[in-house]
Parts: sequence; C-alpha cells; structure tokens
Amino acid sequence: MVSRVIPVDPFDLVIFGATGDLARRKILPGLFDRFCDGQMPPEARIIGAARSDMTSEEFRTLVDEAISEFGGALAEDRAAVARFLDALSYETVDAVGEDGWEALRGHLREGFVRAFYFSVGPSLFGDIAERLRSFGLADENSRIVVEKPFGHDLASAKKLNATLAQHFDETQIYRIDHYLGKETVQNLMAVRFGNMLFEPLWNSQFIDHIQITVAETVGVGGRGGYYDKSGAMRDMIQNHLMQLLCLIAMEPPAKFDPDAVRDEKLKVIRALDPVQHHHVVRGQYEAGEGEQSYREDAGDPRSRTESFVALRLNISNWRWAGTPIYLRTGKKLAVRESEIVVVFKETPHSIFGPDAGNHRNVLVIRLQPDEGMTLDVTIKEPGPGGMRLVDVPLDMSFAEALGPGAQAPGAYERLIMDVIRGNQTLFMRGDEVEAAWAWTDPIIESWVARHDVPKPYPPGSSGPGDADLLMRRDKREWREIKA
Ligand SMILES: NC(=O)C1=CN([C@@H]2O[C@H](COP(=O)(O)OP(=O)(O)OC[C@H]3O[C@@H](n4cnc5c(N)ncnc54)[C@H](OP(=O)(O)O)[C@@H]3O)[C@@H](O)[C@H]2O)C=CC1
Ligand SMILES: O=C1O[C@H](COP(=O)(O)O)[C@@H](O)[C@H](O)[C@H]1O
Repeated sequence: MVSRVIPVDPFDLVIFGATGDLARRKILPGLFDRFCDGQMPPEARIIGAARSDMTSEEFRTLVDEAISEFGGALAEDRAAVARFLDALSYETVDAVGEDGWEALRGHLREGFVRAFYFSVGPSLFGDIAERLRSFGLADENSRIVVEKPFGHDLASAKKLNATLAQHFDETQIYRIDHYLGKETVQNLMAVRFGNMLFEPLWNSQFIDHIQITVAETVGVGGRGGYYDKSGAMRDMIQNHLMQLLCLIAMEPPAKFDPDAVRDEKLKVIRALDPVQHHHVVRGQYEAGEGEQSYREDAGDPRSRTESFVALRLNISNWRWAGTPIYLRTGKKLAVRESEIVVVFKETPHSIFGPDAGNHRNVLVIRLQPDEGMTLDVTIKEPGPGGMRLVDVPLDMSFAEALGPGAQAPGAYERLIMDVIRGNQTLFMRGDEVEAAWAWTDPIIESWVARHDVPKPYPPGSSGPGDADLLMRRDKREWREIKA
C-alpha cells in the first residue's frame, strides 16, 4: 500500500544551528528524504546558518557527509544528492550579535513560504526571534520552529512564550515534539477514533490501568552536560510521555484540526492530579561491564540527576477517575522499546469456575521499534481437559500488514512538511506546554526539598527495583521489557 505524496508549496527554510548534531543527524538527511520522495519541490531552498565561518560550498560538503552517514539507502543515489545540494546555501550568522543578518535576508525570496528552524540551544530562541523581527526577515507568511527543551520549568516556559509572542503570532509558532511526528504516535488517534471497537470501552469502567513505557538502551553519552541539568523528568516525561498520555486519554476532538486536538490535549493535562511523592521512583544507571556510570557520563561524581523515572498518575475526570496510568522511561535499559499497554478489567463474573483462572484483555500498541498492535484475547485451551482458558495474542505488525510501500517518513521531516503546509495539529500550543510544566514542577521541587537521591540500577536492566514495587503495591505488574 503506497500513499500518494503531494508536494508542498515551494519554500525558503533557514536552519539556525545547521552545523549542529540535530541538523546533521535528523533535519538535513530527513529533508533529503522528502526531496527524493517528491514532497520537497525542486524550487525549495534551504539556508544553513550558524556562527562557523564557512562557504555555501563547504556547507554542502558537510551536508553531503551527513547524508552519507545518516541518510540511509537513498544516499547512494549520487545524482539525487547533487540535486538536493543545489538547493542549499549557507550564511554565517551570530544569533546574539548583528553579524550576518542582512546577508541572510539576501537569501530569502519574496512570495515564498518562509520557515526558520531554531536548532540551537534554548538560550538563543528569544534572541533569534527578536532579530528575525528587527531585521525585517519575518512577515505574515513566516513560521518559526522551536526545538525542545521549551523552558526548564513553568516560569521559564512562560517567559519564553511571552518573548516569542512579542515577535510572532501563536499561529506562526511551531513548538516541536518529535514524538508527535512518529507515524505510530499518530496511529494512536487513528486506532482510537477511526474504530468503533475501542471507544465504547475506553474508560475507567472497562480499563483497569494503562502503562506507557519509553525504554532506551543509550546512555547520556556526549549529552551529559545538557542532560545533567535536565534529567528524565524534564527530558522525556514533561514532553514526549505527556504527549502520549494526552493522545491516549483525550476526548474525541470534533475534527482533526490544530485547535480541536490541542484543546482536548490541554484538558487532559489540566485534569491531572498532583503526583504524590510515594508514587514516583527515580533511578540512575550504575557502571556496567566496559560501560561508564551515569555520574561518569555526566562528569559529576555526585550528580543526583535521574536517568530513569517511573510514576503513577491519576486523571480526575469522568472518563478516567479510578484508572491509574503508569509512566516509565529510562536510559541504559535492557531494550529500546516504546509501547502503550492498555489492561482491561476482568469479566465481572466467570461462568467457567475457579479453575479457569483470571484473565483479561490487554491491548499493546508498540510505538517503536517494531510498530504494531497486539490484543490478548482469552480463548479455550485446546484439548480434552475441560473448560480451561488461555490468553492468546492477536498480533499485527504494521510493516507486515501494510507492506514495505507503507514506509513512513521520519518524525522530523514529516513535521517540517507540516510547518510548510501551515498545519499546527502535531505541534504543542503555548498553553499546553505551560500546563505540562505546571504539573511537572511540583514533582521536581519535592525531590529538591527532600534531597532525594535516585536509586541506582544496573545497565541492561528494567530500572530500579522500586519501580516494580510501585506496581506491586497496586497488585499490578509492568509488562516486561526484555532484550
Ligand atoms: N541533538 C539531539 O539529538 C537533539 C537536540 N535537540 C535540541 O536541538 C537544539 C540543537 O541541538 P544540537 O544540534 O544537539 O546542538 P549542537 O550543540 O550540536 O549545535 C548547536 C548549533 O547551534 C549553533 N550556534 C551556537 N551558538 C550560536 C550563535 N550564537 N549563533 C548562531 N548559531 C549558533 C552551532 O554552530 P556554531 O558553533 O558554528 O555557531 C551549532 O550549529 C537544542 O535546543 C537541543 O536541545 C532536541 C532533541 C534532540
Ligand atoms: O528528545 C529526546 O528524545 C530522545 C529519544 O527519541 P527517540 O526518537 O530515539 O525515541 C532521547 O534519547 C533524548 O534524551 C531526548 O532529549
């Protein structure tokens, strides 16, 4: 099954931070992918901007190398790479000074969609927005794409929102959360609102609890400096897991449009109860065989930053009161796996007697790496042994079901195409980000007040044992993450 690719309108895209890690690993190879697919039209132009002094030719060489390293099989097509590189130029620009801005203006064409991607450290977001306005680079056709982290807490997020609002209208601000660009994350909405099967059961009357796990095998490696000031709560829970939670818990929006979807997500965040201290577990990975500990990676032998969080939350509304939701994320775990597990309640009465055992349906939505869905259904155990029950999975891998033509674009490239189309549905609105911080801040503040020290866990495990206790206390269990 191959879906038709509709080219977006020709555009000028300026990438601030074009020489950096994110641009080289994700943004530029992703744009090359869109170019090869025919979605990025040949008239589009990409302008790299950073402080490094380099010519456009040198920038093209840098991008060529990035495509070879991170661009997948398409990178072998040298003619396509050459055509893509033709669309690129570079300008040396200092985000906090005056240099380069006039010259940058010379790259921009009248009458084209303009997008400015802020792929730089967050301390520069406000400066760039201000200069875009003061140097006359922004018009009503312009959009800005703002990377994470969007603030460090509620106060800084509010400040950043206010700064951006001085220069751009909310309809021009695209706060990126790359999880929303993942195909299977969008599939959450398709599964929930495109099927009659699930929605009538999607509430606390039928669902015992929900688990959302984003497990990573990588450590904080070269990003220790950033990560140590952030930790898993700010780096993953406040944004990516919060977005997954919203999509799984929100009411059906009246239509699939930016404000209808974001209004519903906001209502979920605002309905979250404050999390009690004993419902949160923090962890920090220890050293393993040939592997550094978190503290070594972070360069601080006494760091108390968490590389793992598990928590239980409650949503106080009619749909979800009484159904706890458990979130879990961590680095250096046994496996890279992101999934949402919806555990339904047992039947109210078993007609099969005590020997049949306790059974319940479990829906697992696998977000990555093997995207798909499994629904555990209870059936009769085959054989002559009477009415004994057993749970069997109805298992669907999206790749197998839809075929190789269904290969989806990467998250960043898909979101950039949405920016050009002017579609904000998969971007966070300012009030959503603030609400997420308002819920996150007290959790972090309570750790600080209690001088909380994260529990150590061995690399390759499923996190600290206390995370299992969190579940066991509620007579529940995490779905196992195993290599
Ligand atoms: N890397 C990743 O995987 C992820 C990154 N992000 C976010 O993306 C953003 C970029 O991250 P990343 O690419 O890793 O960062 P890097 O440090 O690798 O790159 C930063 C970029 O900013 C440029 N830069 C720095 N100072 C200035 C300045 N004063 N004026 C103009 N350009 C400047 C640098 O180039 P030069 O030194 O030449 O000026 C470089 O191109 C950050 O906000 C980060 O939080 C989010 C998720 C994942
Ligand atoms: O934003 C971030 O996401 C990555 C995980 O993204 P994924 O697409 O590989 O699942 C995480 O490693 C990083 O710490 C965080 O900043």
